[in-house]
Amino acid sequence: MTTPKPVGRRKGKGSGKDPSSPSVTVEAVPVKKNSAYFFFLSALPGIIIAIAATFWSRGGGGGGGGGVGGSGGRQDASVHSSVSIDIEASLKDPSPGSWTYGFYTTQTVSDQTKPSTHALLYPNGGGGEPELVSFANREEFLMLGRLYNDRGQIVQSPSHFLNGTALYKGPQRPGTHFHWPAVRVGYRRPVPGVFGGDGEQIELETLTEPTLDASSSDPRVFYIHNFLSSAEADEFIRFSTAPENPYKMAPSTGGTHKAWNQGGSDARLSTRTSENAFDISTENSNNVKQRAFRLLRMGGYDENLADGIQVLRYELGQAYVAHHDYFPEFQSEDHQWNPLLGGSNRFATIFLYLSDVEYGGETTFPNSDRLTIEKSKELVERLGEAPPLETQKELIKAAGLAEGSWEEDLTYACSAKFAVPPRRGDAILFYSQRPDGRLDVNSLHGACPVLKGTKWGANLWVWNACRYSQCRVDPMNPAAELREEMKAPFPGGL
Ligand SMILES: O=C(O)CCC(=O)C(=O)O
Ligand SMILES: [Fe+2]
Repeated sequence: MTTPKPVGRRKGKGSGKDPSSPSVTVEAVPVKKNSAYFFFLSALPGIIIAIAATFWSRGGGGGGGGGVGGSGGRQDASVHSSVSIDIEASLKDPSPGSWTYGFYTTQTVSDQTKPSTHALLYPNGGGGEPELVSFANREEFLMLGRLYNDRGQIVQSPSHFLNGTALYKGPQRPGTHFHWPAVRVGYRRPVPGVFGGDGEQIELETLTEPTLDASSSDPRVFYIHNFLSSAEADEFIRFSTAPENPYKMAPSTGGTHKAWNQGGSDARLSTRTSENAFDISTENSNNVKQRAFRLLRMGGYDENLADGIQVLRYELGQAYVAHHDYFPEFQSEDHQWNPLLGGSNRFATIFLYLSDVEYGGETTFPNSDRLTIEKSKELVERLGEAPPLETQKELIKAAGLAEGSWEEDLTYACSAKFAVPPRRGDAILFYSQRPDGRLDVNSLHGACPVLKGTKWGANLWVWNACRYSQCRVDPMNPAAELREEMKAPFPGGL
């Protein structure tokens, strides 16, 4: 029986390729042992022998696929009906409404005649050099551990993708989570099973493409299409000033990890001039938080990992200087802030745009270069370009921003660097941590001054484990408190 070992490597950077492309050039190199496989061999010899017998009896692994399975495409597994473990029953196909809906692949690819035998394996989040892995059957495939496709689905069978498809490893350490792979700038995919407030399919589009190179300065930023309905956006805006909201609109503060009712500072920041409110537990905010977790593919929903939604209003000239959403590693001594040490911190931000803005108000990432036509013509055309310098100068003056002020500098930086203009109902996702748990300095971002109109937005901050003051057992070891379905690494392939 063939072992599930890496049999080759592709030279050069592979992330520029469409992952669904089946064509791949294979280069034979010396075989590496796969330790997980050998562990499995020694632990479960009986099962392996039974599976191997079936495999040999059907002549080397082919013949099971073919055609789209009418009810979930399970023909690939049915050929194993005589083996001693029930492979068929191990396939998961959750029903609509459950948090795992859309979470797994269930379909045999339409032009598949045999299960695939090789794939390109990338680290969690993509980037770097892929490894070419081969497998003779489903059991061997699953021995590679939990793997995801570029739609963020856990892949259950080698009949569910074409040969040479890019697959991505799951998170490797407790307290780390799945990261969406960039694939390439402008790459847009549906997120199966996740729908926006209007019931429309949510789509995720890559805005920046990081590499694994330590000198890379690119953050990990994605555009989320169809996230909110108009009614949801309106409701956030309404509730932010409603008399019944205990945390209604007030000048924004910053720098503290404590909530207002925990003695958090109410000092205004001269570098954050907006106003904000919180929407902690309305039906609207709960719906949106749950949608965000499904989009992040973190597993389940856990209130302990989500800050209340912070609704922001920026009037003319208001802005927020470039900053990180994570708290510094030594923010306070009563919590382990470093995810590399089992701690918790802000992991990802989903920033919601509740309004359009006529000029300005973009979210900018100063460590990422401006979008160019070479990177994505379509994106440049759709997101629009900054107005010419002369117009910018006039707008800055009309907005009442002083010459030499940080707001003026930020406006110019916003047009020189990567910036996302607000579009009501859409959102962006960016990660404050790298896939290994390191706080990502490149997630630096700011809110460009509003130059015409009013900007409404909202922060949804998700932590990698229980957030400050919400750990039930040990705030110095938050990762240990994660629920099983969120606690990486995940044994086996599923
Ligand atoms: O308003 C924006 O575009 C971003 C705001 C932000 O980064 C924050 O409030 O932390
Ligand atoms: Fe921020």
